[in-house]
Amino acid sequence: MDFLVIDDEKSIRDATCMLIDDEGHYAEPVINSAAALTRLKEEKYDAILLDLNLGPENGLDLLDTLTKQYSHIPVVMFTAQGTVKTAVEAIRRGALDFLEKPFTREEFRAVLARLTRFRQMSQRIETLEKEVKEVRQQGGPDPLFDFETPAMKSAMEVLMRAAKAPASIMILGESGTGKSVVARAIHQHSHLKDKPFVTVSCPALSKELLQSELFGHVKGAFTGAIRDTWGKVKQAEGGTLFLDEIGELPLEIQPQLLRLLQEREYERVGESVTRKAEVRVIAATNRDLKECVRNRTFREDLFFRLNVISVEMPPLRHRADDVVRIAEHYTDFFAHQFGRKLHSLSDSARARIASYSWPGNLRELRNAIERAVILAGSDKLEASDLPAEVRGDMSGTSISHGTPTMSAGGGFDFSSCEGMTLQEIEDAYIRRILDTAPSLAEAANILGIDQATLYRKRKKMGLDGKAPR
Ligand SMILES: Nc1ncnc2c1ncn2[C@@H]1O[C@H](COP(=O)(O)OP(=O)(O)OP(=O)(O)O)[C@@H](O)[C@H]1O
Repeated sequence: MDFLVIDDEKSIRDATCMLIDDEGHYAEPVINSAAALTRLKEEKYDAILLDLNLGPENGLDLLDTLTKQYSHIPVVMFTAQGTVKTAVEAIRRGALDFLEKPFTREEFRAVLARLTRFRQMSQRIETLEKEVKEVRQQGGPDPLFDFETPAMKSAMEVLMRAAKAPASIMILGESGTGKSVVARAIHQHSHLKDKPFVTVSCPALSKELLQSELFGHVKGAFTGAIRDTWGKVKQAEGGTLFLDEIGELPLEIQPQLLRLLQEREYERVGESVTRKAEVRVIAATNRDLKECVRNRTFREDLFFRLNVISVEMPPLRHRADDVVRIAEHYTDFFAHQFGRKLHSLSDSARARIASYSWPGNLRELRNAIERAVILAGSDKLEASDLPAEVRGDMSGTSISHGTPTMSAGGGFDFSSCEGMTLQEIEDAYIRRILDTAPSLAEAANILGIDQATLYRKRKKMGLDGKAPR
């Protein structure tokens, strides 16, 4: 935890900071209200220790400000002997606890234990709030995990067993095979389920921004760094850090990640203070990481560190035993969402779904079924409701109005764009490229935009409705 210690007496400030340091936490001392409020604007603290008697100032006045402006940070008051009445007043006004000076290490530890419980509760609330928000935003079908395909069954078994251990996990697989969904499932099956689950999308940002996104930075560390910030490592403290598309992690950042994994230590950009962070790392990639190691774009030591448990998510074309069942699951979900009375898939739709190769995997299947449910003309989803490529009709001429597709030669079929706005055409084109490109980098390349722009567009379109990528 990071503490702010507010006391006008140097000896108390120093002794308390040393004690906090000894207990494995970080403490920063300040001498008065003004300094405290300045630091609180710049930094993120987990707890505040505040002296009741701040020289000419009254600690209770500052407490009132803190409980109003920083109600999420617990405050513990230092009180002198014989001021129990005032200490009770402080608790009434919102302090979490008080410590009577001089205090022993044991007394301090008891307060620390209370602060830790408080923090765990706050983190749990934060996690639940995030989950509720995500579920509301996604509004997507619940994931299915009871698969029939043997390769998928054994992948899930390994992952659920590994979820209980603290080791790093590597999830491999093509784009859209469900790596991010499974990473969250691992977290939810682990002992960390009540702790934060934080995603970092490695290709979404430039090297500098990614470094800052991971570790945070201090004011002035680079142009535009106008205030101190904390990174996702701090946000994930005690929980799971999910590094999506780890194969895109720039070489310069790799030693810092290795250090975090090995020593549990990191520094913010532009700062020399070493900080501790306990995070469980799950990484995912659709790249061949061994090949990246051979090409020297990925460090071998980091690869071994991340690859303690590694699982490959099979592509949908190798999941013949599951594809129709997942399609039915999506059909039920979207029928319910769009208020359609659709009961099932016709035999011909099943046959098409089972035989198509699904290069965009589950993401493509989901989009195809969503579209088919909207278009369906009867109480069954027919093969004719499916996109042309799934039906095996690649001419592009029979595509219904408003759904542009790729022509047989792989080009974009503009004949079906009539009546659509420019924005709708752009969205449809991006959707199509994302469904078929093997990676985000490749999709950005085809679209002629950088990955960060594609990332923003994709997010704005709510395309896959998952945790921030
Ligand atoms: N177990 C599942 N059950 C049902 N649908 C799933 C499942 N896993 C993934 N999906 C669907 O597939 C979509 C893609 O999943 P996800 O984003 O996890 O894939 P990914 O492998 O991480 O893709 P990328 O490599 O492009 O990031 C999800 O939005 C979800 O709709």
